[in-house]
Amino acid sequence: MKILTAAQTRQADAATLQAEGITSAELMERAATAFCEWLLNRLPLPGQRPIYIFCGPGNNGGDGLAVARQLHEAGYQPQVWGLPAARPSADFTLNRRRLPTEVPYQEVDAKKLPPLPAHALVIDALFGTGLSRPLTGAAATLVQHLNQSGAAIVAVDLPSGLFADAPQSPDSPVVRAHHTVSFELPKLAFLLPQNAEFVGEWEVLPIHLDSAFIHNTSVDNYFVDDNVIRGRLPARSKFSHKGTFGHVLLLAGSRGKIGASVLAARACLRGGVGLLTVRIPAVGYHIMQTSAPEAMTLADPATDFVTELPDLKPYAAIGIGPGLGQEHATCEVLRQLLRKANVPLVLDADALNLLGANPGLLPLLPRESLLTPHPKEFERLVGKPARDDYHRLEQLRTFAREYKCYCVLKGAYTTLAAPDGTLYFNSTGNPGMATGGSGDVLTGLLLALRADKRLSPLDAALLGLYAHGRAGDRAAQQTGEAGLVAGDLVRFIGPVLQELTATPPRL
Ligand SMILES: NC(=O)C1=CN([C@@H]2O[C@H](COP(=O)(O)OP(=O)(O)OC[C@H]3O[C@@H](n4cnc5c(N)ncnc54)[C@H](O)[C@@H]3O)[C@@H](O)[C@H]2O)[C@@H](O)CC1
Ligand SMILES: Nc1ncnc2c1ncn2[C@@H]1O[C@H](COP(=O)(O)OP(=O)(O)O)[C@@H](O)[C@H]1O
Ligand SMILES: [K+]
Repeated sequence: MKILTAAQTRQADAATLQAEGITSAELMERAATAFCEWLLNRLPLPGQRPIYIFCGPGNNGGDGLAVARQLHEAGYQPQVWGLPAARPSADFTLNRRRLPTEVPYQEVDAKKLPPLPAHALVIDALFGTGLSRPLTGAAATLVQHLNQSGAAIVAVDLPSGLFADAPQSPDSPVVRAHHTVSFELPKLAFLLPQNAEFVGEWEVLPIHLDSAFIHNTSVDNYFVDDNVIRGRLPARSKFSHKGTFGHVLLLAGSRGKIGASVLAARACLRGGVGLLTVRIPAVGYHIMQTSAPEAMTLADPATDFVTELPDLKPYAAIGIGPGLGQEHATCEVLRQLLRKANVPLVLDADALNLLGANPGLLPLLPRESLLTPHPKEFERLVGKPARDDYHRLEQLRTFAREYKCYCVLKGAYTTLAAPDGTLYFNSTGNPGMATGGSGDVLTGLLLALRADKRLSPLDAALLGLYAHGRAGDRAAQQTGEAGLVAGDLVRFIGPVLQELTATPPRL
């Protein structure tokens, strides 16, 4: 799914009006109908919960007025409050006229704001994508009042005060919505940790914006959902053999962190690799042979950490990092690997920390390497903290462009940057995955997929991230989020990959 900017959303509206020959009021009605349908599925019967709708002067306010009319038609008694404005939008004015006289409408007086009982439902239709500056004056006072009320807040399109795709200054007031119900495509603002307290749970409802316009509009950011991924993994041909899926090498583990290499190895095996060889320090030999007997174990001459790079000839892809440690000798192994490797590389954890500590190694990164830092590792990699989440995304884009690599920023909505700077936001996963070792599982899975020659580097990365999160979602259904441990993810990799595999066309 494409993520449009606020400006592109306006263009999509205009293109839809033109393509369908409808008025902007008709499109607004469509949005309001979709919103009401969503809301009516969740509301108690009329009369049980007071509904307050707060409308701004633009089309977001117009949506709010149309919602008020439709709720009234459905038997509810909403009360509507409008922000005083010199020049309301045409569709606001039209919907103001259409509001039945039985629906009370009052102008907001910042000195006498309506008391809001905590059991009320507040619909925030003050500002949407047309927000042009931080809220001040009556709008700011009203937003603070809404936030302090304790009432449940549902925002139309965007929580008022939040920009769709740019940071706002930390002290500018923004509605803290419990739900944000938006239209057609997700907004960048929904995907960033710094906005979570404003956006709450979010939902995107289809309003059938012009698909040709969306198709032809180029964007910097994509949201990766099931529709994007399903069928990307080709089915296995009947005559495939273990060579078809590649022999990979995993360099991982150090004393006390052999578990990381085991988790990555198991995930790699479940990710469908043909053959796996693991290079671990000698201390891990028995552990690995026992816990992942399907993997071949190549013990390092050193007991506690990896000190020698094995011959790279046999391997179709190489992963390095989980539990590796940051010893000097291990850093030299990484340096040699970067120099010699001519197959896809996956770098994680301590391999990234070593890159961060030795920035001279960065120019050695082979093209199309796949790096999987979490935000702290990413900060070490780029050497400076981000001002905010938007800035971090720009750092990610720049990094991927500069080193012609695929770089994954892990977290909720894990973000993949491609070498051309395009960002892909993953939609699966849950907070239960914030547990030691889930990243090691991701590395193993990505390594298996990078070795599969049938997949492009982009498809391998997108598929791996999506499947990893989905395995986490499936695991959490059984264990609960708190009870989830990284090993649980491994069990679901197989079933999830099966679900995402392309099915042959029916006769
Ligand atoms: N494709 C879509 O997503 C659709 C969007 N519609 C709605 O239209 C909205 C966008 O409407 P508009 O472009 O009219 O924009 P808004 O309604 O978000 O706000 C624009 C109005 O607010 C004023 N304003 C902006 N920032 C302000 C500030 N800080 N303080 C005070 N006033 C401020 C502007 O001068 C203008 O009057 C969307 O958010 C959505 O709710 C729907 O009606 C139709 C379809
Ligand atoms: N709140 C969350 N929602 C979705 N996924 C998450 C969340 N927290 C963590 N994850 C996922 O779990 C993994 C954690 O990786 P990482 O931080 O490297 O852990 P570790 O180093 O312990 O293996 C990442 O893939 C990340 O995207
Ligand atoms: K709003």
